[in-house]
Amino acid sequence: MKPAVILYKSLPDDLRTKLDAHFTVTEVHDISPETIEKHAAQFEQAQGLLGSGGKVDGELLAKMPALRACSTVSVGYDNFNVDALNQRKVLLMHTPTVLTETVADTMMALVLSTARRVTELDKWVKNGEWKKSIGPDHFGIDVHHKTLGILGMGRIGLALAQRAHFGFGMNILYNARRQHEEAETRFGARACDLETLLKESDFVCISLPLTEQTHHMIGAAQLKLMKPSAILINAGRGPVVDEQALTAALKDGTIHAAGLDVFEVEPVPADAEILTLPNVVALPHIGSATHETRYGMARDAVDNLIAALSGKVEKNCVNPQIQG
Ligand SMILES: NC(=O)C1=CN([C@@H]2O[C@H](COP(=O)(O)OP(=O)(O)OC[C@H]3O[C@@H](n4cnc5c(N)ncnc54)[C@H](O)[C@@H]3O)[C@@H](O)[C@H]2O)C=CC1
Ligand SMILES: O=C(O)C(=O)CO
Repeated sequence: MKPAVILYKSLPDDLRTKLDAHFTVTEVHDISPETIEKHAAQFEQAQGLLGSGGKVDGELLAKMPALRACSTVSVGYDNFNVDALNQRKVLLMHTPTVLTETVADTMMALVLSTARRVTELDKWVKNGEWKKSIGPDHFGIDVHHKTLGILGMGRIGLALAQRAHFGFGMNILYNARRQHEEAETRFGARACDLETLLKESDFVCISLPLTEQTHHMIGAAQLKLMKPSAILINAGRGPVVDEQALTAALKDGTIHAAGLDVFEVEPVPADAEILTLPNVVALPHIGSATHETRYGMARDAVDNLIAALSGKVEKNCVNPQIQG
C-alpha cells in the first residue's frame, strides 16, 4: 500500500502525477484548524506532509501520529517547530540552492528600485506629472561603487555579493557568526561587527533566517546607527526588523528608504502606515517567484518527500541527525 500524504499546495500537473505514483494523496487548501477537522482521518493516517506556509507545531503533530516526514516548498523553515519534529523523529526537508540566484536577483531589484526611485517615478509618469525634465527633488542616488552590507552571508547573501561586487563594483561588508572565506577571497568582502556594518553601509541587505536570535535584530537603536542616506533591504523574514521602528525611521529621515519583500505580518494589512511612504518599495514576498524557480522548488519538494519516506535522504534535510 502506498503511504498516505497530505498536500497543502497545488502542484504543476507532471509533479502531481509523480506524487500520486508514490503516495495516496489528500489535497487540502491549507493546514488550518478547519481543514484538519474536516480531514481528521487523513491527517491521522498521513506519513508525509508537503506544502508551504502554515504552522507545523506540537499541536498539529499530535493530530498526525503516523507522520514521518515534512517537505516544505521553501528554504526557510521558521514556521516549523524543529524541536517538536526532532522529538517525534519526523524528518524536515526543504528547498535550498534552487532558489538562491533568483532571490539574489530580487534583492538587487530592490536595491536598484529604491535607490533610483523606480516605482515612485513610474507612478509619477503614469499620473501625467512629467511636464518637464526632473530636478533634484526627483533625483536618485548611485548604486555603483557604494558599500553594501550583508546580514546573513549564506547562500543568498553570497549570490547577492557576487552581483553587487562584479556587476556594480560595490564594496562588500558582512556580519556573521563565522568568517566566510569564499566571500572574502572572491568578492573582497570584509567581516565586521553589526555596529560597523550599519554605520558604514550605503545598503544594508538582510538575507537572514528568522530565529530567536534574529527576531527584531534591527530596531530603533540599530536604525539610528545607519547613515541618513542609507537604504535597508529585507528579503529574509519580516520579524527580523521591528517594522514600527522602521516606519518611524523612514518618516523622520533617520534612513533614506527601504525595499521590503517581507513583512512582520503577511499579507501586510493594506492600511499599514509603511505602505503609505513614498520611500518604501514593497513586494508581496516574491523573492523566489519566477516560473522556473517555483517549478524547481516544487520539483525538489516532491523529490525530497519521496527520498525521506523511502529512507534515501542524501540532501536538503534540516534534521538528518534524527535518522537511526
Ligand atoms: N523573500 C523570499 O522570498 C525568500 C526569503 N528567504 C529567506 O532567506 C533566508 C536565508 O536563505 P539562505 O541564504 O538560503 O540560507 P543560509 O542558511 O544559506 O543563510 C543564512 C545565513 O544567515 C546566517 N545567520 C543565521 N543567524 C545569524 C545571526 N544571528 N547572526 C548572523 N548571521 C546569522 C547563517 O550563518 C547563514 O550564513 C531563509 O531562511 C529565508 O528566511 C529565502 C528564500 C526566499
Ligand atoms: O523559500 C523561502 O524561504 C521563501 O520565503 C519563499 O521562497
